[in-house]
Formats: sequence, structure tokens, C-alpha cells
Amino acid sequence: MEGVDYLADERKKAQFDVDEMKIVWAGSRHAFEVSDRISKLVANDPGFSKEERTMLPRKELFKNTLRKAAYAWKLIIDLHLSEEEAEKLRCFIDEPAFIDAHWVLTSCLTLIFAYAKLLLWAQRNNRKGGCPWPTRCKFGCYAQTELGHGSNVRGLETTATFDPQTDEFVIHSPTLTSSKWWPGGLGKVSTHAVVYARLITDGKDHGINAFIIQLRSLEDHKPLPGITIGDIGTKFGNGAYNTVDNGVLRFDHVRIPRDQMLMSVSQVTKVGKYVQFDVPRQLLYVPMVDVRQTIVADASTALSRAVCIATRYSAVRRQFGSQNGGQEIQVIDYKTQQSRLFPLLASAYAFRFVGEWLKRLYTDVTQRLQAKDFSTVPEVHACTAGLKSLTTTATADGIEECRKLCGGHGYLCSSGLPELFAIYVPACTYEGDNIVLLLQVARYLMKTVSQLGSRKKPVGTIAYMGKLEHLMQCRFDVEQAKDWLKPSVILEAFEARAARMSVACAQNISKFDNPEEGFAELAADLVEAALAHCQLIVVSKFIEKLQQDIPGKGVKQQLEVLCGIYALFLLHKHQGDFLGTGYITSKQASVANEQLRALYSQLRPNAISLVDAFNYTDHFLGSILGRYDGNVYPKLYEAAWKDPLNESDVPDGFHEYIRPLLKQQLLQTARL
Ligand SMILES: CCCCC/C=C\C/C=C\C/C=C\C=C\C(=O)SCCNC(=O)CCNC(=O)[C@H](O)C(C)(C)COP(=O)(O)OP(=O)(O)OC[C@H]1O[C@@H](n2cnc3c(N)ncnc32)[C@H](O)[C@@H]1OP(=O)(O)O
Ligand SMILES: Cc1cc2nc3c(=O)[nH]c(=O)nc-3n(C[C@H](O)[C@H](O)[C@H](O)COP(=O)(O)OP(=O)(O)OC[C@H]3O[C@@H](n4cnc5c(N)ncnc54)[C@H](O)[C@@H]3O)c2cc1C
Repeated sequence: MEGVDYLADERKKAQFDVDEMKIVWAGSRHAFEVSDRISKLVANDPGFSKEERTMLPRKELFKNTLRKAAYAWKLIIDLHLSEEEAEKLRCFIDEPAFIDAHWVLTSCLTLIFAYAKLLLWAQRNNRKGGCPWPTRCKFGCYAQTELGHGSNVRGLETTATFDPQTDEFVIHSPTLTSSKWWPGGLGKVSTHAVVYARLITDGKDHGINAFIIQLRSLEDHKPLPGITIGDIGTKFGNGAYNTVDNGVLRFDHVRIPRDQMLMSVSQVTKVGKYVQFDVPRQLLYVPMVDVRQTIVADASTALSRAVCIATRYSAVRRQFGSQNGGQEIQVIDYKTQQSRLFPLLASAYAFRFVGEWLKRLYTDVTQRLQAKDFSTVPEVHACTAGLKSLTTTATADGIEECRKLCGGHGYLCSSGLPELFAIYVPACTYEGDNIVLLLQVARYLMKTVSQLGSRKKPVGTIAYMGKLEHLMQCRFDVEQAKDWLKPSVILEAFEARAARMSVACAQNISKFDNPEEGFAELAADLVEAALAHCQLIVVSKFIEKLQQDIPGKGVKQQLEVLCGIYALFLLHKHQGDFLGTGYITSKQASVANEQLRALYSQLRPNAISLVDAFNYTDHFLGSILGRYDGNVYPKLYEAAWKDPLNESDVPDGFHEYIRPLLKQQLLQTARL
């Protein structure tokens, strides 16, 4: 029946003010209002329908994305949307597109500028006049990865050879493996690209630098002479990321003016002299830091969406336990369901808060860079790399777990979960493979441990290493379950575990004559130590959030429950680390698990309202199982009939393939 709220009883159980929690989730009252308004605008506009996305063939799907992007662009202009509103529009349209960075950044700059802004910052500081680039081009992409190399940026093969006769660079793809491969927006749309290539002057290779290169004619959109471009082919999942034209690109001695090199860390003069500036070479990599922090901020959105679907459906779905003709048990009441679902709900909140914090850290580093203060770049690199790895791995795994939590119906495209997973899972790979990124964090940790004796004091997220002596010796000395609720106890447990794992790795590396050999041999342990450090960051930022003034009846209490679940779930999952490093005993681990179970019971009556606080429209959720009103079964039944296979009772191919077989069977039966 339309209009009935099948989850109304669940909503009545809430012990906190949901409207206030919506504001905490959004980040501020203003952010909530913008998000609420724009999500409704998208949901009520048939131009943004997603209904048939998983059924369209690739060419139609792609054209449909182009249509939506153009339509959204028109709306932004017609409605005079601010940058913040445009970004929300991009988010709620919920379709990866070539044009994404336009929504992320500004309504008039290009995607290339997004990636290149820090490079351009340095360029502006080292050359007279600004770079005319952003206003000149139409659409851009970021062409770093090649067919043969992605993670190993120093191994890229594309060359940019300076020709002093003409004051130009000659861009060339010398091998098949040097073909640019993967850039989003490259295949069919981009007119320009930031291309990473080896700089060669006077026969000398100066390593990787970035260049701005026009790819297509602004008149007829054809590739310019010497340039070959195409799409790399269909990707994982129906619909999903196939809305994006990830592309391949080859250069055959393409000439570009000298000033199209992004001269952030070095410069080539008119006579071909290579000059290195007095800035760290890593500045070349800072655009990756920018996008990684955006990915961390987006992780909570993807995870909370899956959790919202699985939580609502778990309250609607009933299995077993009916007595005397009464109702069966809601699957959300099974302790196993709770122990799989509630840590994901807690993780969604935890990632939200760590994402907010990382944004502030990133804003701080960009301000420091303007003042030529490079001191925090290594820490920001470690934080963005590590948190990108932690949050995307946990989110991709979490979405898949939510699919399983919805049983068989979770496997239907109409549950929204298969497509959400297919769109999300490449986040574990793009902007840096998650293992490669954890190894970067491990390098930073090993460096930190090796410098502990020096005058350089660890600060920021590694400040805890400053009390190493205490962290190596301390023991958890309380016995009751409720002791595990004290923030100081949780924090010390995570600090001691992270510090001990890093120190153990450093000690083992020191047993090798060559530290690089030791690092390679111990890589699996180092990844675990890096993860322990990143989990400590997430836990500590959640605890910091709770120290703020949080208004609203019961809101802070619910967040305390979620924080406890996040931390104690990790402790339970990684018990081996905590026991192995000797900080807790097995009795204490079991007491922590007791406390975790008690927290699940406290969360249970609030579960539906905690996912309502995400304030997602049914359009954004794109899931029959996650509908706000819980009216699942009639809508699932209705949706099945919309499948193209159900357009006729007798399927295409019946006469060619089914009928002959049926006839053959009839004949055989007759012979018998
Ligand atoms: C524009 C907005 C778009 C918004 C989009 C929103 C969501 C995303 C949606 C879709 C995705 C779309 C696009 C995806 C794009 C891409 O995937 S682009 C390609 C990304 N590629 C990578 O991430 C490659 C990963 N590899 C690397 O980053 C490096 O090569 C590696 C870190 C592995 C280093 O290799 P190595 O050869 O060992 O290093 P070097 O010798 O070159 O340098 C080492 C020193 O530099 C420090 N460092 C490394 N990276 C950074 C960094 N990013 N920032 C600062 N510093 C860095 C490193 O710590 C070493 O320092 P020390 O020498 O130890 O002091
Ligand atoms: C959807 C999508 C969009 C993308 N968009 C862009 C884009 O816009 N622009 C762009 O330039 N690129 C883009 N990429 C490319 C992406 O950045 C790379 O795929 C990514 O950096 C991983 O590199 P790779 O493919 O070389 O993986 P590989 O490095 O080949 O990884 C293969 C395996 O080797 C392991 N491995 C590699 N190195 C090490 C090591 N040192 N130690 C231990 N294990 C290691 C990895 O963990 C992984 O298991 C995109 C990729 C995808 C999937």
C-alpha cells in the first residue's frame, strides 16, 4: 500500500534527536541545508533518472551520461549554483562521468586545472604572468598511467625531448607499453591532457615532469596530427564505471611549445638548460595528495549508502522464529547480523569524521605551500595515502558485506548494491594501489622510528612515537568490560599496538645488511604496521570529535556508542596484534568482546534512525531494499516485470533454439 511507513515502529524507538544528528553528519547546519535542497532537486527531476542504467548497452549508456552532464551543466548556469551546490549536484546525480572534476572544483575551471593547480601555483611563483591554460581549454584529463606502468611512476616511458632549434618539446610514445592507459575522460571527450613524461634535454634524462598537451581539434573534435586516442574497453559490472571513457593515448613525435611544461620543480630555458628549483621534487606528486583526500571524504558516502540499504532491509526482512502464528523474527535482531552490520554503520560515521579532519589538514598544507613551508608535506602524504587505502578497502569490502547481509535479494540490480560495488571497488586501485600506498606509510613510519634518537621530535599523527619508552612497556591493567569505554584506555591500546608493530619491523629490518632488502623482505609485516597506524588515526579523530560540543538530545551518546563499536570491533578483529604485542591478555580481549556485544544491544533500537540521519533520498539510494518506507516486496515484484526479458511471454530465440530441443525430447520420449 502506497503511503504507509513500514519502518514507523522502528523510527519510534530512537533515543536521540535525528534532525540534530543529520547536522552532525552533514558537518554544519548550512551544509545540511545545501545538501538537503540539492538532493531533492536531483531526485525530483526526471532528467536524472537512473532506472534503466544497468540495462543500457555501452554506447547508449555513454551518450546518456553525456546528456546528463550537459543538462547538469545547464542547471548550474541557469540556477546560478555556487561551487558548493554544484559539487553536491555532482554527488547526487550519482553517475561517474568524464566531467566529474568540474563538479568537484569549480564551475569554470577545467579538470586538468584541478590536478595541476599546485603545479601551476609553483609555476606562477617562478615565472612572470599566469598560465593561460585553464581559460583556453574545454575538457581535460590526467594522463599519468601507461599500459606498462602505473604504480611505478618513475618507470613511465613517454618522452618529452627538448628541441632548442624550435623552442619546442617533442612528445613521443617509443613503445607499446608507453601508451597512456586508463585516464578518465580521455577516450572520447577530453580536448587537453596533463601528460607525465620523461624530460630529455641534450640527450640527458631528467626524469618525470608534467606537460599540458592539446589532444583534439576544438573545431571537429578529431585527434590532432600524430595523436592516436580511443577508449580502453568495457569495465567490470553492468552500467557502473562504464559511463566513463577511460582511454588510451599514443604520441608520434608531437610538438608543443616550451611553455607547456608545468615548471613547478624544474625549468628548461630557451637554450635548453635544465634548472632545478630549490623546492622538493615531491611537489610534482602533490596533485595526487589532493585527489586522495577527496577520495577519503567520499568513502563515508559510499559506505553509508550501502549500510542504509542493509539496515532498513534487515528491519523489514523476517526469517524463522514464528510462534503461535505470530510474526517471524526481524533479521536485524540476530546477533550475527548485528555483529556484521553495526561495525559498518560505526565505520561510516568514523570515516565521515576522519574525512573532515583530513580536509582541514590538506587545507593547512596548501596554505603552507603558498608560504614555501614544505615541512608538513611528508606527513600529509602519509596521512592521505594511508587513509585513502584504509577507507577505500573497508568501504569496498563493506559494500559487498551489505550485499550478503541482504541475502538473495541483495544480488538483484534493483537492490542497488551490485552497481554501487562495481562503481566503488576501483577506488582501491586508482589514485594509487592500496598496498603500494600502505608501503609509503610504512616508509614514513620506519623513517620516524630511525630518527627517534635525534633532535627531531615527532609531531602530528606520529606524536605518539615521542612516548615510545612508555608505550613499549605499559600493560593494560583493568579488568571490567566498562573500562573499555574510556577514551584514554582505547587510545593507549591502539597507540601501544601501532608503536610496537613499527618498532618490531624496524628491528627486523636492522638485521639485514641492506635496509632496502630488509624492507622488501618484511613488506607484508610493514603493511600491517602501517594499517595499525592508520586505524589509530581514525580512532583518535573519532575520539577528538566527541570532545567537541555536540548539541541535540542523545546525539553525543549515540556517537559514543558508535565510537566504542568502531574501536572494539577493530580490537576484536585484530586481536592477534594486540595480544602478540603483549599490551593485553586474552582475558582482557574477551572482556572487550563482552563490552562490544553490550554496545550492539544499545545501538539496536537506534539503528534505523542512525541511517535516516544520512538524509538520503530514495533516488540517491537507488535501491528497492533500502526504500525509506520499507515497502520492499510489492516494489520488487513490480520491478521484475520491467525487465526487458519480460516484454513478451515467449522469448526471442524460442523458435531457433528452444523449440527444436523440445521437439527432439518429445521424439525421444515417443521412441521410448
Ligand atoms: C580532479 C578531481 C577529481 C575528483 C575525483 C574524485 C574522486 C575520484 C574518482 C575517480 C578516479 C579518477 C581518477 C583517477 C586518477 C588516477 O588514478 S591518476 C594516477 C595515480 N597514480 C598513482 O597514484 C601512482 C602511485 N605511485 C606513486 O604515487 C609513486 O610512484 C610512489 C609513491 C609509489 C613512489 O614511488 P618511488 O619511485 O619509490 O618514489 P620516488 O623516488 O619517486 O619518491 C619517493 C619520495 O617521494 C615521497 N612521495 C611519494 N609520493 C608523494 C606524494 N604524493 N606527495 C608527497 N610526497 C610523496 C615519498 O614519501 C618519498 O619521500 P622520501 O624520499 O622517503 O622522503
Ligand atoms: C577506474 C580507474 C580509473 C583510473 N583513472 C586514471 C586516470 O584518470 N589517470 C591516470 O593516470 N591513471 C588512472 N588510473 C590508473 C591507476 O592510477 C593505476 O591503475 C593505479 O595507480 C595502479 O597501478 P597499476 O595498474 O600499475 O597496478 P600495478 O602496480 O601493476 O599493480 C598490480 C599488483 O602489483 C602489486 N604491486 C605493485 N607494486 C608493488 C610494490 N612495490 N610492492 C608490492 N606490491 C606491488 C599491487 O599491489 C597489485 O596487487 C585509473 C585506474 C582505474 C581502475
